Amino acid sequence: MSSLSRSSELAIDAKGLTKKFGQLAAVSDLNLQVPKGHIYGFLGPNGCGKSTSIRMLTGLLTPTEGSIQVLGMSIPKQAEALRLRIGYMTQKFSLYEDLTVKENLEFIAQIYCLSPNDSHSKISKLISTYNLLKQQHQFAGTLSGGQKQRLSLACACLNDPELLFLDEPTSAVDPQNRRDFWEQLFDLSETGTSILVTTHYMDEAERCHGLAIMEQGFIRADGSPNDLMQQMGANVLEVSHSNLRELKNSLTTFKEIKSAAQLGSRLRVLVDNRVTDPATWLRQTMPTLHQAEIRLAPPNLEDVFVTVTGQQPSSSLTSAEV
Ligand SMILES: Nc1ncnc2c1ncn2[C@@H]1O[C@H](COP(=O)(O)OP(=O)(O)OP(=O)(O)O)[C@@H](O)[C@H]1O
Repeated sequence: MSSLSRSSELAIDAKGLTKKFGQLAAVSDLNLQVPKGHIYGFLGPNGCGKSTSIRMLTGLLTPTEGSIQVLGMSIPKQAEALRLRIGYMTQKFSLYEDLTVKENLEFIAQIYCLSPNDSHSKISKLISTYNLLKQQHQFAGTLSGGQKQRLSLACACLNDPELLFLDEPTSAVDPQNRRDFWEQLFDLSETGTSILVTTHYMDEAERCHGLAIMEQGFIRADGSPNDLMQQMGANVLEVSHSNLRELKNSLTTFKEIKSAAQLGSRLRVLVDNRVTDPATWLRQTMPTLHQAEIRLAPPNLEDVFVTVTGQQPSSSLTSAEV
């Protein structure tokens, strides 16, 4: 495929993006290709550079180095024109708290210079799609977290964006709202909208078509969730034992063990995949495990995170119920 036709299939094509704030490199040499119609996730802990990356891609921040093409436009040079074709949902939801739900939408419609007819029909449709009919005359400042989130998404969709940037859209809402929100994202993706979403949650990342695991400004790994799990270079064992804390401490001294983390009454152990039969190897290496129950388990994204960053996820980076 020629590079021209390939680039026209990409919603985002960024190369070598770096952003420095004084001595701090918030983002370092980020390369990102997001195909049109995909939901792409940035997964990483607080401060790893997710929002800074989004702000560069939307043209709000000028990169220190690197080049950006978004929807075929050169950013930040063509940022003004890009704004009409994207939606951006910021972490703090950016609503006008003293305006009602409907007034918030009407105000954004005016910014996009929609005609009164167009504005009226789009707002009615969005209020219904995002289940805000009962709250349409309520001040945005009095809405619940989930209602604010739905209104923010509705606002971001008013101009029928080809590409949506969503910065931690689910951090303030409960599991049911998170689940419903992801259903809405899949509906948008189905109609061809490309989506870049940042998240702290492993299980949300697992729903993306593609994702990048970020740490300290770097992409440590990227690909589809399945590919990342298949290629992580470790096999996963779950071990049941009476003294898991002691076992964990002993196991992590072996170079073949990439990590050991307690999960209730089991220990989840990542063994370098150069070890051909990890369960037998473990029994032979640790005689106390001779009789223990050891089973091979399928990998998950948390395991990928551990193997690429060498760290257990922090409490802000968890598998929450979606
Ligand atoms: N305008 C700025 N001036 C100085 N430092 C900044 C600025 N914006 C971001 N940073 C720093 O850059 C780093 C990356 O911040 P960023 O907001 O991109 O992280 P993040 O991954 O989005 O974090 P969070 O999940 O907490 O939102 C942080 O150390 C932050 O303090």
